[in-house]
Amino acid sequence: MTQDELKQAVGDAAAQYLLPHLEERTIVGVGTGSTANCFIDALARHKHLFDGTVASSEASAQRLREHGIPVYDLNAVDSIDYYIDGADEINHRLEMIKGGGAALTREKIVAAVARHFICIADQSKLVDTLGSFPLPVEVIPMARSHVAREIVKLGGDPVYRDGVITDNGGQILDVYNLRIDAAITLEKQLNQITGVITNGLFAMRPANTLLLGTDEGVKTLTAQ
Ligand SMILES: O=C(CO)[C@H](O)[C@H](O)COP(=O)(O)O
Repeated sequence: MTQDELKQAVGDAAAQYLLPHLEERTIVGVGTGSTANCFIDALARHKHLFDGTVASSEASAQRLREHGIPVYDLNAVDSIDYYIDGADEINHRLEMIKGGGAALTREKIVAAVARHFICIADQSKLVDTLGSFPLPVEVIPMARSHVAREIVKLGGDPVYRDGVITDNGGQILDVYNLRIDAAITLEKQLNQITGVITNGLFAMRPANTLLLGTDEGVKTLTAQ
């Protein structure tokens, strides 16, 4: 199967996974990226079964609205049972690197509210050790150079993602060559640098379930 077919398969599987849990008042958290888009398209077939969604980006909100699915402000919502989103890398503890699509901060916020985080990914995203994919760090624009210097002190090689402005008005540094053997410690260290909005390590809040698209079908994995 192609990578696109695997993404569609996990998008469809996530919608099927949610079906028994969708009720009149259910709010679904929806992530960002090409895999999340496949999920949005699959979820649209069941839009009459639930109340609406909270989206982790303007792009996903627009796609949801084009399907006629309501999108709520997170502040108007009491709770979210399920958050469905992709990842750039995920390990066997279901810790992730996210933010390839620059939506990491809102993704982390929606994930923090959600009771269950279901990651949807094709088999290329599952790794033994996080860090081949450069770690995105969202920064306040005026602090970009300061944050970059501090990241160099931590051993990383930050590269400015030129031209990208996030939905929050932030900028992105993609950090290469970081050793990510203590992911929670690194996630906290990066967030403590003044000027960092957040970073794309999801170790303090890993996924609860991984729906992994493989050539043998969609596998359901939990943290090991
Ligand atoms: O973190 C993200 C966006 O900020 C995405 O989940 C991640 O980049 C994966 O994207 P795709 O499904 O297109 O491979």
